[in-house]
Amino acid sequence: MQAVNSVLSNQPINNQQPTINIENLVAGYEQRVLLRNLFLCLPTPAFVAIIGHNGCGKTTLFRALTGQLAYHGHVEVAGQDLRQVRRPAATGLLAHLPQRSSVGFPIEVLELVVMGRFRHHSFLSTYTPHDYALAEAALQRVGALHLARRNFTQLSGGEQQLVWLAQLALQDARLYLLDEPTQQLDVYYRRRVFNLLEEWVIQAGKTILCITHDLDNLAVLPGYLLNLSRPEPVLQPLSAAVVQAERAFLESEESLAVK
Ligand SMILES: Nc1ncnc2c1ncn2[C@@H]1O[C@H](COP(=O)(O)OP(=O)(O)OP(=O)(O)O)[C@@H](O)[C@H]1O
Repeated sequence: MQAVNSVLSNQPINNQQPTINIENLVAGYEQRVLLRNLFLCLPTPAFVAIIGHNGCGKTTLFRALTGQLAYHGHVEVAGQDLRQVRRPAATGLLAHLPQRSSVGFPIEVLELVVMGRFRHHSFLSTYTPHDYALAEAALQRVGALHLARRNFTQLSGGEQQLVWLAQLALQDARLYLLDEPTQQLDVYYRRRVFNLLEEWVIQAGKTILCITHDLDNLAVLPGYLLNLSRPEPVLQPLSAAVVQAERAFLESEESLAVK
């Protein structure tokens, strides 16, 4: 079974410099190519929901963009060739929320969140009261300020997810790669997180690529949808009709036959 994805939206959505420009990306594992001839050009700001069946290559795309997986083709973030940037997160080009991340030692939530300010500090300098105030504000915005003094390792999966999002907000990156940011959240926090992402785009001018299976929350968001299970996926403006059509496609036997 070979997965082939071809994203053909290769023009900027408007005239601004693209935050991310992907040209002819090919990536996969050994004999299995999952992303083929992928073109994607996004301005600042933009929100793109990336959907598709389990195993269609969504996380693989993020692995390529974060330097964890070799790829063919060309990727620029904010005009810089991603291959030439040694540590894109350290320079503020991109911030990545993986599907799973754990911390192997006890740490207070506020201490973990304030680390999102790492770019503003040298290795040995300590965080300032201003940094901690920003960390508290970030926790407040995700609805998790009540967790500030808790041991992160003892939180539930959903609580940990909110804490990571607060830390990510402090990173203030150009491009956010979020891999299923709401997967462990209840209905209230799912809605709240999508509202927050909308704020990041509209108020803070960020560009977000967000992998999600949470189709119910997408219809009301301004942005775009990319279905990587389509034989030739293209960016489509988010709307109730588009979400309904893509859901119907993913629920069909036909969509499984494509891969
Ligand atoms: N290191 C690897 N070597 C070989 N195959 C791999 C490797 N990592 C992932 N895969 C396979 O590549 C396919 C795509 O994986 P990927 O994690 O990109 O899927 P996904 O679209 O993000 O799925 P999900 O919605 O389940 O998270 C899967 O079939 C997976 O088993």
